[in-house]
Amino acid sequence: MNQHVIVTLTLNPSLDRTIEVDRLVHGTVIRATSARLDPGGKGVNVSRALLANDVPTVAVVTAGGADGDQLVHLLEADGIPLGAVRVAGRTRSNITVVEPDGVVTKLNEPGEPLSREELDAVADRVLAEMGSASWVVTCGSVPPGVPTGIYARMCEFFTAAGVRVAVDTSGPALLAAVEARPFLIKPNREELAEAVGRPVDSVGDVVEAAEELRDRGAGTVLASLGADGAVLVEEEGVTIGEAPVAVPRSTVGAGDALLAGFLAAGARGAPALAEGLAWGAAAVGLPASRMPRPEDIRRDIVRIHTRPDLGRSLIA
Ligand SMILES: Nc1ncnc2c1ncn2[C@@H]1O[C@H](COP(=O)(O)OP(=O)(O)O)[C@@H](O)[C@H]1O
Ligand SMILES: O=P(O)(O)OC[C@H]1O[C@](O)(COP(=O)(O)O)[C@@H](O)[C@@H]1O
Repeated sequence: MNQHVIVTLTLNPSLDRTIEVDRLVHGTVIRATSARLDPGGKGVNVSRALLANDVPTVAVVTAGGADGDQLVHLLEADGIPLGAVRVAGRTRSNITVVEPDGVVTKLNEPGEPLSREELDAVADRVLAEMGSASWVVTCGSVPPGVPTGIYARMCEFFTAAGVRVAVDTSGPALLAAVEARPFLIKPNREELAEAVGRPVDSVGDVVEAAEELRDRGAGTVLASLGADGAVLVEEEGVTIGEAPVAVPRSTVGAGDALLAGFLAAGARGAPALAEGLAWGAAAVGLPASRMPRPEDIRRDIVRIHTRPDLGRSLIA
């Protein structure tokens, strides 16, 4: 049995429309300098990054309406192995406006509700992949009306099936998922602060918050910190790293690329952190939510610290 497929689940995928402008001015008509349409959603991006680097993956997504048809068409055109579950609600569009300095303004639609039957169909589709799954990676926001414990339930079910579960979400869904003892969570700085209910302003704050979530059930915590890199907190200890990017092009999808690289390198220790940082930095140097290919990834820019300076402040 091939135990290497990383199955991603995106309950709330998106058509990611990215528009580049010289300057975003509130209340004006602006002529874009470029525009792109990419298949999106956090689990979709993880699968896109894995496939671009020849790591076996299957993307399980919901797809509804004409926009859902377009999402499926884009994913099939990219050759993404797909588990598309047809749903009644329309697949959403998320709009990203990017300015020349890399500043991103993002407008994410909430998405449409999913019925109990549709959620069961999604779980069945993931289950159909269990024979070859090494990971189930549940990512992104929970659609309106879906119980915030949905990722927790899936985590319990798939962990019991002998598969490692990674969760990248926010708010109440993240807190509920932590209680279900996921193998790995990937909060960003804001999600980490929200989860523990206090500011996270230094490396020490990140480690303390991550350890709190580990005490509450999370296994490994991969905390992403934007330009500050990422902190890995696991049973074996704490590792921090960064990969500077001189001119960020677009940060959309950077967290998904970090997670994909970390998983691709075995999801443990400094080597996996370094790989994730290299993929994350490569994604930031690409337009829109383009995921890095091997030729985009530079490992020489990665710096790893196994004795992190806990007092170091994070970039504001
Ligand atoms: N401005 C940047 N410069 C260099 N690397 C970056 C930058 N922004 C993001 N990254 C990389 O992408 C990863 C994910 O970014 P982050 O914004 O923390 O995640 P998310 O997209 O989930 O919010 C970071 O850990 C880092 O490796
Ligand atoms: O920038 P990140 O966190 O890596 O994720 C980018 C992806 O997340 C999205 O912003 C969706 O996020 P949500 O599911 O949290 O709304 C997509 O538009 C985009 O493809």
